[in-house]
Amino acid sequence: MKIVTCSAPVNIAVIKYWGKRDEELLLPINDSVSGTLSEMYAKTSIAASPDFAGNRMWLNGVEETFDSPRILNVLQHFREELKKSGASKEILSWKLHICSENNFPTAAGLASSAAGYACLVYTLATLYGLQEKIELSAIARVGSGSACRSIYGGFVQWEAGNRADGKDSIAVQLAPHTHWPEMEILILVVSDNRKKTSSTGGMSRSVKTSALIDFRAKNCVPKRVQDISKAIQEKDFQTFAEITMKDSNQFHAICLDTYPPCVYLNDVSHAIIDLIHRYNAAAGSTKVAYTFDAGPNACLYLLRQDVPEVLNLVKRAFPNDKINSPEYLKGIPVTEKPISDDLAKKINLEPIGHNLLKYIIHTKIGDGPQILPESQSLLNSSGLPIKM
Ligand SMILES: Nc1ncnc2c1ncn2[C@@H]1O[C@H](COP(=O)(O)OP(=O)(O)OP(=O)(O)O)[C@@H](O)[C@H]1O
Ligand SMILES: C[C@@](O)(CCOP(=O)(O)OP(=O)(O)O)CC(=O)O
Repeated sequence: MKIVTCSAPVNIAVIKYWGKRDEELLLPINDSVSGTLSEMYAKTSIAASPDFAGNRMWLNGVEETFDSPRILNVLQHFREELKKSGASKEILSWKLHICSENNFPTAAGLASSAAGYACLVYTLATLYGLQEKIELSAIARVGSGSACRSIYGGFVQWEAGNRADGKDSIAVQLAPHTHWPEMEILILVVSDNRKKTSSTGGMSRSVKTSALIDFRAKNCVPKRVQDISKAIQEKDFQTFAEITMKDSNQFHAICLDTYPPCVYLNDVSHAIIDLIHRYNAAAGSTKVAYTFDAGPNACLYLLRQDVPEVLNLVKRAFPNDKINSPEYLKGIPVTEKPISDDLAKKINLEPIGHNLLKYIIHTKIGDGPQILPESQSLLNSSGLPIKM
């Protein structure tokens, strides 16, 4: 029996992927760009053995059925690559035990599927020694589109491609995580419940019913991708932030243009958007960018030097009973800097409401997937989960 354990990070798009041209191969209608996050990741152990009776899978400590179409999709694409690499029939017949856990809430709009499928593919490739030999991002993509971007660290572009077989729909790294080390992220978790409309279902409905979605894909995204790539290369935060916010707003406009509409933002999300605009205006430059995926949680991109003040801003706007407890502010420790009275006045800073945020995660741009030592395995020497 062979066991391998790897981790793969979450990524948060600044130019959103929304809409497929092929639902089987998960081919998108537009390019997208994301930042890979540090500290938030999926960890997966895979054991392969000729002695296992069947394939089994555990996610966050609970056994799941192995026949989820997305998992089967990934395994089928992976096996095709394995066959092409000349693997023996015997190796191809080995059964798998897959055990995975996320160190953040699953299916809450925090891109768990992206980290999860990237980790599955990276761990499989490591187990079979195929890492350098195959296009990992194209296999991660058939698990969940956004997963292809989690194959790399730093800033990543998913090129939509135009081939029908999807061979050119892959992720490429725009810059490694060391390129812009000052870039940090605050995630304001408004809700970590399962969302009502999945990204898959929502984007399928948008493609069928939104009159705006095609306009965005053809006329807005190409220039935005070009401009934000340049802003990343030049570490031009103003441009990066403006494009990020505009693209998030446009994506949610398309969600509302979908029929019936997909409503992912709530009143708290809108209050966050308003607060960030008031802060940027009062500060005299764009210091913070917000972006929202298919859920109400805000992901704020900002530079390290501004984190202490923005944290104070968020805490004053959203007072919370748990505000000083370690489970309220998770991640990299940060010392707050009080907002001056003058700035508070300009922002018109008043508490928006009590206990509206569940917690805050502080992180930064991070590296791509990693191979972990045996001591970190989630499976024991019999190939069964250590924690049940
Ligand atoms: N570590 C993992 N390994 C394998 N599959 C995972 C893992 N984590 C999540 N998934 C799969 O992804 C599903 C959640 O995906 P979903 O798109 O609903 O939520 P999300 O990824 O948190 O949100 P979003 O994609 O909108 O950001 C889970 O139900 C599971 O099938
Ligand atoms: C709003 C998004 O987060 C949508 C992500 O959609 P998924 O990648 O979860 O969808 P499927 O390909 O159907 O699995 C934007 C983004 O990450 O680019």
